Amino acid sequence: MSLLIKNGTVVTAVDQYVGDVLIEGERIATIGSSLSMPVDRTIDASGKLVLPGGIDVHTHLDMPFGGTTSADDFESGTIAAAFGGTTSIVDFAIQYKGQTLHHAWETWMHKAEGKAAIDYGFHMIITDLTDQVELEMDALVGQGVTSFKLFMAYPGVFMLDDASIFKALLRTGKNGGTICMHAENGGVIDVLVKKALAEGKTAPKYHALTRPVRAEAEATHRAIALAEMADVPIYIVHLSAAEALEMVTEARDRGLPAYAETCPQYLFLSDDNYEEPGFDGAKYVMSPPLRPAATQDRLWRGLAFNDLQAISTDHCPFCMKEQKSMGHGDFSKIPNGAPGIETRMSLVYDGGVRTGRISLNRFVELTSTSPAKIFGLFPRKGTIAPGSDADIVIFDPEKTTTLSVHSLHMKVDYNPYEGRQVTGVTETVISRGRVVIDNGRFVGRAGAGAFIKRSARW
Ligand SMILES: NC(=O)NCCC(=O)O
Ligand SMILES: [Zn+2]
Ligand SMILES: [Zn+2]
Repeated sequence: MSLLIKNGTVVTAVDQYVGDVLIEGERIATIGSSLSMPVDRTIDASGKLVLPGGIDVHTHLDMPFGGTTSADDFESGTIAAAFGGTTSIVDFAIQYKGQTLHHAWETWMHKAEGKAAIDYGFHMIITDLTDQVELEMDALVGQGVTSFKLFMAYPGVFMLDDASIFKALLRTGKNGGTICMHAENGGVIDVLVKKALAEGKTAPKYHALTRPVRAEAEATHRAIALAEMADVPIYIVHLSAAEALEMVTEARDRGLPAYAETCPQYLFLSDDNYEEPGFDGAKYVMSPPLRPAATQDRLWRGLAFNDLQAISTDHCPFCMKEQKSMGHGDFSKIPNGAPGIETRMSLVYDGGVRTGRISLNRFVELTSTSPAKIFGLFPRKGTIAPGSDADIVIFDPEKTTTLSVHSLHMKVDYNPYEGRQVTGVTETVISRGRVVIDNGRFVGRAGAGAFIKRSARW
């Protein structure tokens, strides 16, 4: 199969030019101008942006959590991702206490196989770090699972103590893996949650009030300090608070390899959303929680000046009707997470590029190139270059759409951005040379996505 994309504005993290992109099989073959050769299909991209496919390095599909399972599986979730201009995801496999990492990996590979419509990889969540598990970390890195998520929150479920965190960090110094950290002080939060419930404070807004910014900032500082002592890089996931960003900035200013992502929900929503009537605040129960609106500018500045290196979604959808409702009368029982896999590219383009907060190149860098580099996918993915996978998004920068649960494809009964108008819409998506979204219509296949073996840091 050969495909020629003509006359589009090709944008990478460093370039912007009008050109033609020739795809042969699964790869980009040539980039030029006025290319004309016999091909199976030609797409006219005049007036459109031709972007590297989005890479979302933080998703939770088919994940058991909080007494239920996230509402999108690998089929519905990856199809929704493709609609939104994302062509690769890195999801999380969970090692439960007493289990091997290998068992967790096989379980999640099985969840994805035959279902994923775009390419996928896995980070491994470690909840039980034994000597044997440390050996398994090395083996997994060799098999392309080159990053590990650790939790400083959720005591009794996911949380690891500092000694285990430090050991895991040291191990990545030997095997070339990367530690991703959920940085919130779980012990403090647990005390605050119990206290609030004892005082009869049960509404969704208390989820946010019991997870103060300082609990995130302290854990972020501690995570970076542990990584510094282990002499390895660290990646802070879903950073939400300006106070946590200060910790990352301070570390980077000292030359430390501290990296962090934020997510659209922290750029476009705020703790005001918890005041929505009735139980609607539950839509925004996620960890870390939404922060005061003034935080948004600080995060955008962090993105513009490279104190934050990636925008991922932390897509973890739960339906209001059957799932979030488990926390009626007790906010601590509301499953944590929100949908976002489909809306990331349009939201960030509209709220970031069109407002002048970030450049078009920086948009590509934050949503594709930089996550690809940090997580061992570059240059196979994350750019438009000869030899790279033909993961390409044809994006209409002038088209406006209204985000709504009624038109989006995530399998969840609400949308946190309901009614928001965005300009900048994914039109056509190519995943390893195959058109999967054709002018807004899904034409791909569940199961066509492949597991991506990622590279270690060396
Ligand atoms: N973020 C969230 O609330 N849910 C997903 C799990 C996690 O990323 O900690
Ligand atoms: Zn987390
Ligand atoms: Zn997450």
